[in-house]
Amino acid sequence: MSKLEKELKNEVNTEKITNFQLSKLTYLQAFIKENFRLHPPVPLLLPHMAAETCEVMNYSIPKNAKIFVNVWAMGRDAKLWDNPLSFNPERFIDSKLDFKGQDFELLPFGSGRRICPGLPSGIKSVELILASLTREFDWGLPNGEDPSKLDMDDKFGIALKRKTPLKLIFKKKQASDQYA
Ligand code: HEM
Repeated sequence: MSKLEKELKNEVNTEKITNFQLSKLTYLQAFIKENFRLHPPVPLLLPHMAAETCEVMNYSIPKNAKIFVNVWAMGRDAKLWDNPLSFNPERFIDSKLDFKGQDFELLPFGSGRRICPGLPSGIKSVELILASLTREFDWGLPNGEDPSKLDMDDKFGIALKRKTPLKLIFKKKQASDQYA
């Protein structure tokens, strides 16, 4: 059984998942952070503009220059992350690193005055959808495909997509498989 399923079975003992229960799901939260790191939904944020001429890491940024922040590349930077290309939610367990705009290595919602105002509702939706689908269904791939062989490349745009669309087969779980 996956770690996500195990955590849900231990922490959620009611039919509907509550906000309080979601806040206790540390592995689910780490899992979502790891997805945001490797596949940020808005890979270049929205265009920003330098209000003043300034220096950043020895680069001179002229006033009014249009700035794109490549959070996709930052999430894969070996100077910032151990084994950056490996999917490892454990890196966020026992770590204070969050995506609320204060930790510049992880900015899926941006930062500062133009940070995404939908962050609180957006993140709760992602948590609830992932928790509900994991708890209620067994996920499978067509024709017994090996999950480790899936093409995980991204397709770029304002919003990031999978290069190869994901086909999943959901099978409803027995109630006895959902509760500890
Ligand atoms: C997982 C869900 C979401 C992600 C990853 C996300 C990500 C982002 C990012 C990266 C930006 C640009 C920030 C920047 O350039 O610094 C942004 C801006 C924005 N987002 Fe979201 N967003 C999400 C959900 C939502 C939701 C649910 C809403 C509204 C209900 C929303 C409304 C907005 C608006 C209005 C802006 C423009 C803010 C501005 O330019 O001042 N977002 N979002």
